[in-house]
Amino acid sequence: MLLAVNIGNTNMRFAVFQDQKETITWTINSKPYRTEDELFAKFSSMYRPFGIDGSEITDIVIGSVVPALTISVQNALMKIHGFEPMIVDRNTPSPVKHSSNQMGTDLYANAIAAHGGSYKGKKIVIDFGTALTFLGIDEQGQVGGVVIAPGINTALKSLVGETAQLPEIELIRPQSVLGMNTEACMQSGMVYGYLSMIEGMIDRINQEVGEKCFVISTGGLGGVYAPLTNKIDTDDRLHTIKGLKLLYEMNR
Ligand SMILES: Nc1ncnc2c1ncn2[C@@H]1O[C@H](COP(=O)(O)OP(=O)(O)OP(=O)(O)O)[C@@H](O)[C@H]1O
Ligand SMILES: CC(C)(CO)[C@@H](O)C(=O)NCCC(=O)O
Ligand SMILES: [K+]
Repeated sequence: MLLAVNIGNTNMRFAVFQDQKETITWTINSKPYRTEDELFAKFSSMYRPFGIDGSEITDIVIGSVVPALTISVQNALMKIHGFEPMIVDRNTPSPVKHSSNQMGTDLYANAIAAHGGSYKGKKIVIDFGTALTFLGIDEQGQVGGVVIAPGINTALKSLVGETAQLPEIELIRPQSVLGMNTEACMQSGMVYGYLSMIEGMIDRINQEVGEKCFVISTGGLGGVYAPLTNKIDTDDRLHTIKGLKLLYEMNR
C-alpha cells in the first residue's frame, strides 16, 4: 500500500491508497513545527485509529512546501517503516512542463493530477489552502502560469486579529450581500467577496488563454465554495495528493 503525504503550511495531509477499498485520509497540524522525535512519537500511533496496519505500507511519497518539516517527516517515517520515503518536488520528472524554478510541490502536483486525470481541454486548478492558488495548464501538459492570493482562513485570521470589534465567524453564506449585523457583514465579505474573486479570476484566465477551461478545486475550503458557484466544475479534496501518487508511480 502507498502512503502519500502532502506537507502544507497549515496541515499535513496523509492518504493511504488501497487496491480495492476506499482511500483513507487524515490531517495533522503542521504548526507548531515539531522535532523529528515528536513527529516519530505522533506518527507511531496515527494508523490504528484509522484502521490501518502500518506494516502493510510498502511505499511512501512526500511532497512539501515547508522546508523545515520535509526531512524531519521523512526521517520519522523512515524510523517507523524501515525504508526511505521518496521526496518529490517540481524537478521530479513527469509529462507536465513548466519553466519555474520556484513552483511549490503542491502546485506541481495539482498540475500533474489535472493533466493525468480524465478531464478534457485546458484546465484550471484552484487550491483553497493557506494560500489561495490558481494554476492553468493546457492539453499538452504545459503550465501556463499561477496566481497566488491570501487563503481564505489566512485573510480572515488577519482581519479578526487586526481589529478590536470583529469576531471569529463561521464561513457560511449570509442571506444577502448587504448585511445588517457584524457577523453577516463579515460573512458576506468572506463568502461573496472571495466568490467574486474566484469567479472573476476564472473569467480572466479563460479570456487570457482563449478557452473556457475545466475548473477543479481542492484544499480545505473547496468543499465550502465549490457548491456556491457553477464556475467550479468539480471539487476533489484529494486532488493534490493524487498528483503526488502519480509522481511516485512515474518515478519509483
Ligand atoms: N466548513 C469549514 N469552515 C471553516 N474552515 C474549514 C471548513 N472546512 C475546512 N476548513 C479548513 O480547511 C482546513 C483543512 O484543509 P487542508 O487540509 O486542505 O489544508 P489547508 O489548511 O487548506 O492548507 P495547506 O495545504 O496550506 O496546509 C482546516 O484546517 C480548516 O481550517
Ligand atoms: C504558494 C504556496 C504557499 C501554496 O501552498 C506554495 O506552493 C509555495 O510555497 N510555493 C512556492 C512559491 C511558488 O510556487 O512560486
Ligand atoms: K512565508
